[in-house]
Amino acid sequence: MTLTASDDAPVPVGPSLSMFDPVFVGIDEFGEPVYLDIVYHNLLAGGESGGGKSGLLNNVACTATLATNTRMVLFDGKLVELGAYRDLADAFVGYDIDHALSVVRRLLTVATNRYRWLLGQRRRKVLPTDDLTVIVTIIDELAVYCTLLGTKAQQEEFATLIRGLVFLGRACAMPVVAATQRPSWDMIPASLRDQFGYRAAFRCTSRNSSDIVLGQDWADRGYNAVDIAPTNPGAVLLLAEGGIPRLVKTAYLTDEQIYHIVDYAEWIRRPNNPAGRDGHRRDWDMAA
Ligand SMILES: Nc1ncnc2c1ncn2[C@@H]1O[C@H](COP(=O)(O)OP(=O)(O)OP(=O)(O)O)[C@@H](O)[C@H]1O
Repeated sequence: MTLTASDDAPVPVGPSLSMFDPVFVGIDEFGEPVYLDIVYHNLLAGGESGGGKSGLLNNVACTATLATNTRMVLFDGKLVELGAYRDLADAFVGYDIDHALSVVRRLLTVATNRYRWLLGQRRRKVLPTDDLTVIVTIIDELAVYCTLLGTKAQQEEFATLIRGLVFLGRACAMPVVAATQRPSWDMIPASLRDQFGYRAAFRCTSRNSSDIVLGQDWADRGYNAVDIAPTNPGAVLLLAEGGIPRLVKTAYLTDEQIYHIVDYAEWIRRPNNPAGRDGHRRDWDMAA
């Protein structure tokens, strides 16, 4: 992850990386690199435990940490899945439904502020040239907040608010990346699933679960995540809207590599870094 400067000294790429750049996530079955345009799409990952969902989320999170025009809002009921990034995040939500609800409400306020701003600009979406930060929301295990924590009313409110964020986020540079081990219709109705421009089905225990992630009938057409071998973690059927699923092996970062990247990201995001923008901002109530 380095490029070479004119004096032959290696120069880290971090400070010039943008979240609007393609995000590398792995290679397909023909050995071709696979990149995602996360900002305008949202990403849903589903599949059984150990299938490799966290690996995919880490690819996005590591890119987000290195892209200094990017802020992260993280939901992790287990704390340790996304915990490496907590000091770089604007908000880090653990096993706490009240905190989760207040953070999603704030995100929706920011999203609606951005749409008001877009209206004033006579435009429909945020562009890389707008100098607005990308705010990436990453949720590792939707089910924790939609079915496990809090009262039924709180779970339903969380699900409704997240649906709103997924719906609004695409055009205002506030994408949502969410993972679940328990794809079910009550948690991921088709109306929500279809707002995710990218859907990633890791190994599933039933063809119904595979279809819930990818979309109705893909299993009948031969794209069934049940067929992914349990001995092949990180293999995923990846669907981009309007396309057909691609078999991809996601890139995998070890914990040690993740912490190296995070340490480096802390360094490039330090205040007044002359090499990059100060992406380490906490005042995220504002629209920008
Ligand atoms: N792309 C990959 N290449 C090689 N091994 C991988 C890959 N992705 C995941 N693994 C292996 O599979 C294990 C489980 O992966 P991961 O934690 O990402 O699964 P998960 O679907 O997030 O599970 P859970 O739902 O329980 O959190 C990893 O610890 C790693 O050993």
